[in-house]
Amino acid sequence: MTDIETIHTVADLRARVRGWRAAGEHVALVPTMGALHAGHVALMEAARRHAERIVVSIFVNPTQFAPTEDLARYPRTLDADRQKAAAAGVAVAFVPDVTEMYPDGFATTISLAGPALGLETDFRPTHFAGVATVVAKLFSQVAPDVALFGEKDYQQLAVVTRMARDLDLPVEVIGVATVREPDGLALSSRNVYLAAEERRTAPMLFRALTDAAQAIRSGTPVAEAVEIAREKVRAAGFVLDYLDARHAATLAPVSGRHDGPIRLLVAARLGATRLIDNIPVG
Ligand SMILES: Nc1ncnc2c1ncn2[C@@H]1O[C@H](COP(=O)(O)OP(=O)(O)OP(=O)(O)O)[C@@H](O)[C@H]1O
Ligand SMILES: CC(C)(CO)[C@@H](O)C(=O)[O-]
Ligand code: BAL
Repeated sequence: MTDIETIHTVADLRARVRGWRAAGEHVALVPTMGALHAGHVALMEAARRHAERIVVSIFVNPTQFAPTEDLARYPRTLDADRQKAAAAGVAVAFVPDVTEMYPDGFATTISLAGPALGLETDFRPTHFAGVATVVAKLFSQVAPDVALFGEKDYQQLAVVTRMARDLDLPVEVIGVATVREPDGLALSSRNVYLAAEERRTAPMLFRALTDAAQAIRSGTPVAEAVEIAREKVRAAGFVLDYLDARHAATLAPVSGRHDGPIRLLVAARLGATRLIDNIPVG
């Protein structure tokens, strides 16, 4: 069995990274919540192109879940995760417990605007404050040269990129293209929640986005293409949170297709499972 060093404390992690630095090595961070799949492995493979040493963090971060969300049942598969990370050439799995990340008296949260406004925030109002705070902590704990995030969570990637720039964090944030199942469904740890019939419906989300992008490229007004896609998603049996067209870089609303690069983003629920996806129009 391939194995990997697993570190549980910030002090041990810093000591290990110090050793790498002393040897002149570069360090990449891949933050995850575990239940690793081929999407995560793509982040690790991209990381290998930037650094000799890769740290994968595996931490189901409670502060980004609302009390009504799936923190308790979020899939936890640490042994399999460690094997997948080892096979992908990762040096260290950083697996802190909740008290290591949030010691007694923890009282600091990052406040966000810009790309954090709207979309996910309309439905998960405290989510990105939790994400940004834990990611800022991970950046400080690992002090990586680069950190890799999936485009699957496109708004998260935009929020973290903005935060690193705004706070002058000395790390390059790199986005990695979404890895999909053959039928188009974006890989996600939460896909395991889907019942068989829901799994057959799930790729409709990607299809609705793809059709809308094609329509916009062919001259259909953005608002009309978006409305048709919303109807398709609802007709397939989803409860739609949002499906919208935004500026690809800032995530500000767009008024027309000549506004610059556009990203289509969707979040919708199938039974108890909430799925997100996004694609570029251009
Ligand atoms: N299909 C994918 N392709 C590329 N990157 C992905 C994919 N799925 C997740 N990632 C990225 O992996 C990192 C860790 O994500 P996370 O551990 O939350 O996995 P997830 O599959 O997105 O789970 P969830 O179902 O909770 O959204 C994030 O940067 C995320 O964008
Ligand atoms: C970036 C992250 C690991 C922070 O907890 C999480 O939001 C995720 O898995 O995308
Ligand atoms: N991949 C994003 C983590 C979350 O939904 O909480």
